[in-house]
Amino acid sequence: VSTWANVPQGPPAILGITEAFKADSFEKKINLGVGAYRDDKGKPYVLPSVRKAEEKVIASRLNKEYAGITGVPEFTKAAAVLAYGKDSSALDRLAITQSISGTGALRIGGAFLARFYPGSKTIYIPTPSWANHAAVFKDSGLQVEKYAYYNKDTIGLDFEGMIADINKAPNGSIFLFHACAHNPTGVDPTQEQWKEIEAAVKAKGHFAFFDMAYQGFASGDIHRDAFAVRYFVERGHNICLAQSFAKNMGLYGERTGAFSMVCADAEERKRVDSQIKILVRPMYSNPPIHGARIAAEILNTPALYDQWLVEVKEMADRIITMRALLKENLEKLGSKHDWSHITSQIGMFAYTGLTPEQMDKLMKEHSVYATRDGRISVAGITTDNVGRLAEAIFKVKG
Ligand SMILES: Cc1ncc(COP(=O)(O)O)c(CN[C@@H](CCC(=O)O)C(=O)O)c1O
Repeated sequence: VSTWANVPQGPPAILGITEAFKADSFEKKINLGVGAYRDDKGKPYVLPSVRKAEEKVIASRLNKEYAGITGVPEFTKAAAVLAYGKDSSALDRLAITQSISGTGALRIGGAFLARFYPGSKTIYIPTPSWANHAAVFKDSGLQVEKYAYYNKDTIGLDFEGMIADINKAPNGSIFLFHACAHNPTGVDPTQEQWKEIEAAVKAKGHFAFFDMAYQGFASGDIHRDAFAVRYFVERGHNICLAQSFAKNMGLYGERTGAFSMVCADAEERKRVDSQIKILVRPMYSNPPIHGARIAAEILNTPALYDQWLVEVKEMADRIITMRALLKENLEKLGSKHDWSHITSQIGMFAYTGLTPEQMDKLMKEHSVYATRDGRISVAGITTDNVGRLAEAIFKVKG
């Protein structure tokens, strides 16, 4: 019998939607599945600042030697400043390593917590959360629990439920928070609500793990999108943070990210840093250098940094415009539903509130592809397809 006779067939991953989309021959098909930015022609977008930075990197004819275990230092230093702010008290007590994008940062964090967290090796993630969070943390050796987050009646934040679950969890629990642009709902706490969340977390002695996969891409403002992260640090929480440059720099396939831990002081930072290296070495030894060099070039060259800020705001603004257009078109069609959540939500995704059956109909009858939870990637909407999308949604939901 074959060695792998006992390997079971697994369910399709999130990226399965794209396969179904590709197989559809209808020329006006619409892909709202994967969370990757598209321009108004529906094409992948390489930021001009990234192209420019890449040309500079190539022109400098650097060698291809291994990076250190924690990656390209010019990248990680600049990624820390981007996330925490240049005046943050965290910067001189921060253990930071480059990671295989956001997923890799979450995985290093999960592994570190599983090995060293003094409390229960359980992490609470929002309901719903990014489809991959539970698997990343389970495979890291943590037990995964959920906290209330989404209110399906209001298609908004279940703030009371979230606070109640923070208060209910055993003292010193690990909580995962999406720093901005919650995936899949697009629903974020307000800054006032973040302050109440912080107070509840502090009162319970919980540990905060932030996943910031969309800094700058959510509101178009890198400082605004980092509010929760910076507020928790200001309030004395020694958080850990996963950063991704997949979306805000469009470095998806370059796999550029960072994982950082705010430590008590420089001495603790040294100990933590040594253990992060011990974790990473047998995981993948050292990270890819090209994307990190591009990101470092942008973050460390004032003119490129300013150009990047403009471009990331343009991406955010296009998403915000598509949200408004979709809502407008639905209302023009005579839909009587309240679609205000489409424009009040933020970031790559809109949680439409459509049922799985309605999402199936969108796919089967209208060639509109998106995940069955009702999440649509707003980046897939264009001025050309927004009218047809609104008609399709109107037909399946009224
Ligand atoms: C909240 C969140 N954290 C981390 C990641 C991981 O991104 P990296 O590419 O590893 O930096 C994503 C990407 N989620 C998108 C992209 C496709 C995917 O990997 O699922 C999505 O949900 O469509 C995310 O939405």
